[in-house]
This record gives sequence, structure tokens and C-alpha cells, in this order.
Amino acid sequence: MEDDRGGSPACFAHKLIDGHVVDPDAARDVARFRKAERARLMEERKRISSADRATMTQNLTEALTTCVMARPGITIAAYWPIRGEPDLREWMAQAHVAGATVLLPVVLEKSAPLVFRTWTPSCAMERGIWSIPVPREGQELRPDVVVAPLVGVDKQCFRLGNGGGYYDRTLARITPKPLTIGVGWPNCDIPTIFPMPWDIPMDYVVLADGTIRQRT
Ligand SMILES: Nc1nc2c(c(=O)[nH]1)N(C=O)[C@@H](CNc1ccc(C(=O)N[C@@H](CCC(=O)O)C(=O)O)cc1)CN2
Ligand SMILES: Nc1ncnc2c1ncn2[C@@H]1O[C@H](COP(=O)(O)OP(=O)(O)OP(=O)(O)O)[C@@H](O)[C@H]1O
Repeated sequence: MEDDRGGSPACFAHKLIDGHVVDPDAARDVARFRKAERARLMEERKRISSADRATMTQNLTEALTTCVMARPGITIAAYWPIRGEPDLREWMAQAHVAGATVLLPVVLEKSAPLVFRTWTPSCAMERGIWSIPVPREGQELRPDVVVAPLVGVDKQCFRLGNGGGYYDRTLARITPKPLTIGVGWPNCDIPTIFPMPWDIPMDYVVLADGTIRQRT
């Protein structure tokens, strides 16, 4: 006879992350792998000389410009560099001059999606969470394009970031989904980050040796 009590017994072998069913053992193993990769990649990028940094940043911004043309009406989220990330502030200033609205990410609350606030080269800044400088005032806007810093990136354009899950959490909620461009140093290139259901791949990856990869 049919059992009409509905549903199966509760199963505690999985957990939900943002509505995705995730095997906790797999999530734990992947988190360990990513933590070690982050540490290795961050240690490596500390050793880049300032002369190499300057040359590579030039390559990076030239390549970035071929992916996104700053123009009036477009909103582009970039980032204020921390922990040895490529410094795009000159490029951001040029985008502002070209008429684009430049935005910076702001963590209003830990583990919540980011918001994006307008930035100009002369705007007042303050220190936000983790002391990251953010625009003090500035309108909250939806980005058309998100330029996200990479700690690592894999062949399928999945991004390894600082480990808070902020970009994934944020990109999952913006409609229409912005064009996403990951930027980083050439050493970012790794075979796989072992993508999990919440990971959102970048549409383009631009590395500081001038290479551009489009997600296929
Ligand atoms: N330049 C820049 N700005 C950014 C980001 C970024 O990656 N780069 N973010 C992109 O996400 C957001 C900040 N993300 C961060 C995520 C984790 C940690 C961090 O320090 N985490 C601790 C561990 C967690 C904790 O303390 O709660 C750590 O690593 O020690 C810092 C920033 C917003 N702004
Ligand atoms: N959309 C989401 N909703 C809830 N939690 C999430 C989401 N995306 C990621 N997380 C959680 O955040 C943690 C870190 O994720 P992940 O390793 O992908 O970070 P990351 O992409 O390197 O960080 P960031 O985007 O801040 O630079 C994971 O433990 C994951 O469970």
C-alpha cells in the first residue's frame, strides 16, 4: 500500500549552502585545499618586485581595457587593493574621466552580500570591515561589470578569492548578472579550485602577463 504520510525521513548527511545541497565531507576537504592554496599563492605574490609589479600592472590594465570599455552610462565595480592585489586605481581614475561610474565593494555585514558604492578619485574614504578603505558617502548602485581580484583561478574561470565567499554570495543575487572579469598576477593560474555548487565562474580572466581567457 502507498505510504501517504509524505516525504522521506530527514537526512542529515547533507547541508544547504545558499539553497545548494552540499556534502559536508566534500565541502570540508575543498575548504582545506583552498586554504592551503590561498596561503601558497599569497606568499608567492609577496615576492613580486615593485618593478615587476609596475610593468605587469600596465599589461593588466591594457588587457582589461580590451574587455571593458569605460564609457558614460556604464557602472564598473573595481576594488581598493589589499594584500598585494594588483593596484587598478589609475585605471579606475581613467574610467571615471571617460564617464563611467566606478563603484567599490563594501562589506556592510559579515557573511552578507556586498553592496557597491560610487567612488571618484577625490571622494572621501573611510575604513570599513578588515580596515579596507571604502567610500564614505556614495550611492549604492548595481554594477554592469564586476572586476574581481583573484588569489587563484582555474582553467574553467572559477575564482579563488580571499575566502569569505563574498563575490559568490553577491553575484548570485544581482539581476541581470553583471559581466564578471577576474584579474590577478600570472601565478594565479591553477588547474582546478574543485568548484562547489555556489561558485560562480568569471566571464573573463585577465592576468598581468597580458593573457585574456574567456570562459567557454
Ligand atoms: N580589495 C578587495 N576588497 C574587497 C574584497 C577583496 O577580495 N579585495 N572582498 C572580497 O571578498 C571583500 C572583502 N573580503 C574579505 C574576506 C575575508 C577577509 C579576511 O580577512 N578573512 C579572515 C578570516 C575571516 C574572518 O576574520 O571572519 C582572514 O583571512 O584572516 C578579508 C576580506 C570586499 N572588499
Ligand atoms: N552564495 C553563498 N551563500 C552562502 N555561503 C557562501 C556562498 N558562497 C560561498 N559561501 C561560503 O563562503 C565560504 C568561502 O567560499 P569560497 O572559498 O568560495 O570564497 P572565495 O570566493 O575565495 O571568497 P571571496 O569571494 O570573499 O573573495 C565557503 O565556506 C562557502 O560555504
